[in-house]
Amino acid sequence: MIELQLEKTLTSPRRRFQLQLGFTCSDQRLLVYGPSGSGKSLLLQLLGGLQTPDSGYIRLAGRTLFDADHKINLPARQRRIAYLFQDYALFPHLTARQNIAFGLRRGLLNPGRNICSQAVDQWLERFSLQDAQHLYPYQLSGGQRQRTALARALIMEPAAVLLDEPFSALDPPLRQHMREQLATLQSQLNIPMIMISHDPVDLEFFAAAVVHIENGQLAGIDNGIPI
Ligand SMILES: Nc1ncnc2c1ncn2[C@@H]1O[C@H](COP(=O)(O)OP(=O)(O)OP(=O)(O)O)[C@@H](O)[C@H]1O
Repeated sequence: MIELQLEKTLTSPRRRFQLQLGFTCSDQRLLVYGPSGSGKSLLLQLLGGLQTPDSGYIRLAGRTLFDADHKINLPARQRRIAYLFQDYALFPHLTARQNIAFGLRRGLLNPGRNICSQAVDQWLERFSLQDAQHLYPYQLSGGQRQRTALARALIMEPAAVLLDEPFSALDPPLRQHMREQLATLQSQLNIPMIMISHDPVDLEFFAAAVVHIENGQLAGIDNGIPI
């Protein structure tokens, strides 16, 4: 499912950070685990095409996203990778319905409040958001906000989903419910999901494979092979 070997150095006047990783893993559910500042978000940004590695290659779900030697670097939008941020990054001036429809957007205009779309209706139903569809993000509960963000990410039929601590803002009962929903969804969609988490329950519940990163280096891997 994923095979990569990468190097990326970040430098600022007071700090230099080097990420140097190589592993392969054939599971569809990969958890990236490690202390704060170890390079987990940077890894996701490199996978999503928001940052470019200095060297190496990334192959994900049968496609080469990046290969320095062969001068391949697919732009972020061609990677078709959905990214669910920690804070969900919903647009505050758009309703839940418009936020979800945004995932389908082709042109420059934002979707209208009453945009007609079968796909949007299906995702609203799937995530029980019909009653909340005309509310703005500040009027939504934490769970509704997360489901809206997830629907916006999935409506574009991504080739893979990256999740950065997706449950950290939720209270424990909702967290468990969303874990179950996400696991079911992953099985139904059958696309790779790569999740950052600090929570040992996620390790147990969600992950098939685990990559442990410390200080930019691979510190351990379960159900995968270091390269
Ligand atoms: N421009 C930069 N110059 C030097 N170092 C940087 C720069 N930007 C980020 N870093 C360092 O890169 C490292 C990796 O950051 P990253 O956000 O990937 O960590 P993380 O493991 O996701 O942390 P957290 O769990 O706290 O979100 C951090 O130690 C950070 O200090």
